[in-house]
Amino acid sequence: MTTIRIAIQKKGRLSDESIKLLKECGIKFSNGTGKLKAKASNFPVEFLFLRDDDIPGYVADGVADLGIVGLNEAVEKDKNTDIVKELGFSKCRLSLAIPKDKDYPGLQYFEGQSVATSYPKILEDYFKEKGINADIHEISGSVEIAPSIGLAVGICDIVSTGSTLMSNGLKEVEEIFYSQAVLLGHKDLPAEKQAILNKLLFRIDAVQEGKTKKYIMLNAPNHSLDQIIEILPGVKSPTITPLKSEGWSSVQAVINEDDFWEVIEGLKANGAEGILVLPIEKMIA
Ligand SMILES: Nc1ncnc2c1ncn2[C@@H]1O[C@H](COP(=O)(O)OP(=O)(O)OP(=O)(O)O)[C@@H](O)[C@H]1O
Ligand SMILES: O=P(O)(O)OC[C@H]1O[C@H](OP(=O)(O)OP(=O)(O)O)[C@H](O)[C@@H]1O
Ligand SMILES: [Mg+2]
Repeated sequence: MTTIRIAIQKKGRLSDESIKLLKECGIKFSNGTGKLKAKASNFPVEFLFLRDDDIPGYVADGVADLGIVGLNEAVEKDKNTDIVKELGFSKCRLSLAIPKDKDYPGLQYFEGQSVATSYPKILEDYFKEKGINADIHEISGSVEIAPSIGLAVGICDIVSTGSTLMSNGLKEVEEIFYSQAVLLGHKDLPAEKQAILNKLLFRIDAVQEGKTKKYIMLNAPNHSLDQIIEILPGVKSPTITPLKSEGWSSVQAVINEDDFWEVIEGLKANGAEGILVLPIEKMIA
């Protein structure tokens, strides 16, 4: 039977969320044993647990059919792979940062200067596009230390909350690249593997869709049902059932997480009571 191989990060910022997503897709596998390979018991997939740096290359070579990495790593490694899907977690950016007591006149700050980074390709492309000639110094980790030891006048590294920069006396001056975890795919997968990938994508879509929605139940006075239905578009339209108490109905609908507070305020303003909001585990349109 055909199986696909998916490479995920063994240990690091992507590991927990990658495993969680695959488990939410109903795939059962063991990951806590220190093993570098695992077969799923209920889906035709084998997992490889690797350093994230190696994943784009393995997917390009076909050692793995799919891989989960940060877009930053995929673009930096510049291997011949497809970005099959954005996964919405491990969101971060690559930024240029300099010592916080230095004036920043703009990108010319870096002209002819040395900049330390673990992402030389992304930074080189950025500087090229902006017409800056800088000396890019590649280091593989603890990049934030470079200015304080005289290695570089600035750095380009991953930023999320900014607390690592701050605790190293640096300030962010340019955001140059936005990243999140992506599902990488080998180019031209054979049809049987593509069919398994399609099945996986269907499940990922259902999990992702569920996360952007909430299920809402409430009691509404019949005289304001029209206004309440207007506020609750639902998947097709809200479900309405009469309550035993005269003049009241129970209303159930799906709402977008983004509109959540506006919807609740509108419902309350129209006399809704007993509002219950539930998470949706999966949603199939
Ligand atoms: N602070 C952060 N917030 C959000 N996402 C992050 C953060 N730091 C890193 N990431 C994302 O997670 C990816 C993996 O980060 P991690 O620090 O685990 O990598 P690593 O040290 O290179 O791991 P490995 O040992 O596998 O090589 C990064 O390439 C980036 O896409
Ligand atoms: O803006 P922040 O929220 O501080 O996040 C940014 C930091 O997060 C990552 O390191 P991580 O914490 O994964 O440690 P690492 O040195 O092992 O990569 C990244 O390399 C930055 O140093
Ligand atoms: Mg790495």
